[in-house]
Amino acid sequence: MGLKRIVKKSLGLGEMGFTKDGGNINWFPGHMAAATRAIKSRLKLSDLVIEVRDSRIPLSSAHPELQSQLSSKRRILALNKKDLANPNILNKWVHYFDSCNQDCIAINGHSKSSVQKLLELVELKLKEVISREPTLLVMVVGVPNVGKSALINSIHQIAASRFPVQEKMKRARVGPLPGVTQDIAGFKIANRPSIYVLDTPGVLVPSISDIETGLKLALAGSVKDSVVGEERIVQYLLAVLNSRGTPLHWRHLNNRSEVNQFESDNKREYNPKDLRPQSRKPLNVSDMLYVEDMVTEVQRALHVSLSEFDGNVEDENDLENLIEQQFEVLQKALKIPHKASEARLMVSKKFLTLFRTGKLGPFILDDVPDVNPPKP
Ligand SMILES: Nc1nc2c(ncn2[C@@H]2O[C@H](COP(=O)(O)OP(=O)(O)OP(=O)(O)O)[C@@H](O)[C@H]2O)c(=O)[nH]1
Repeated sequence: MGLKRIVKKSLGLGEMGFTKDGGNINWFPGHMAAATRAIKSRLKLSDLVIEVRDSRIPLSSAHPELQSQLSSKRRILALNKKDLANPNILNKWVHYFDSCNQDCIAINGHSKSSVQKLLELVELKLKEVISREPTLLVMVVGVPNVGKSALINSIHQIAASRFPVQEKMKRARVGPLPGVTQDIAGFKIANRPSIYVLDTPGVLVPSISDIETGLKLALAGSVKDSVVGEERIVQYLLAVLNSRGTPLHWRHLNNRSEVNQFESDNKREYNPKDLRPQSRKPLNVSDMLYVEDMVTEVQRALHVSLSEFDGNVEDENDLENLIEQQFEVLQKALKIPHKASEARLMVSKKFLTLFRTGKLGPFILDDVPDVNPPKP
């Protein structure tokens, strides 16, 4: 299929994948090897593991090297950032993991009610050991930027309201950049039995042979943008969107009067929280309208470029040409001055932000595996 080929071609990677010390992409920071060893040894002591994954990439955000150790433990998969994922497909993913006998729950790490449901599941799974052990250890693991610290903070707040916690509460650091948590920190969340929750740094594997998995991780923010390059990530994102025909669903935004109608229809349901950037600073009304207008322009530009395109998106050269055209229309839609020397980079950064904050709509990039594949 064209997608995989264009990915390799446009990234100039040939047959190479993401490797620790090779070629164009060096993405395995030194501290991760030591952190991975520390996590592996502490995993042996844990009574339960919450493996946090990104709901938009439920498979690609698994840490392959830890899987064999994790599958032998009491484990709950927490598919975080569910607010950014397509709910119907996310349901299918949860059913898929259920069918593999893997406890799984979709959550929003910033929402206490959502994290509360996860804690109920944790307690249920720990029931059999609670009566035997004076101290229980719950470990939170996952690749960078999936929201481990945000989840820990929510767990901490819930615990503080439920149990008389003696220790001074510490908050985990939460950041929009991968690799923020660099050491393993423990929090006591309950007494009798004492339950400790251990946050861990996000770690990746030294090499990923599948280039698409690497790009999905970059798109979700688990690999630093500067490592892969924003333009490459956006080329991949546009390749995915075009191959799926997603911009064709933005048809209702095709002309300005419909746009206005669409905007006014939607304004009533407008929730300022939806427009918070990753720093979670609230936007004022004029900022919100500016972002809303920009999203509409972007969606309209991509809709027009794909619907007027007379090539074949399955063909790598055609798809590459389409993406080149789309960089130009996006520059206009994103109001980036024509002569800006760094225009392409600015287009990429803004477009990525719209995607990552969910403004372009909810997405799930991994396909749900077929649980009952047809017999050969
Ligand atoms: N939309 C959305 N954003 C979230 C959610 N949970 C976390 N985030 C955001 O994702 C980013 C990364 O969150 P962190 O909690 O720092 O992620 P982490 O897994 O601890 O990251 P590392 O320290 O790199 O391992 C931050 O900008 C969070 O605000 C969620 O459920 N929904």
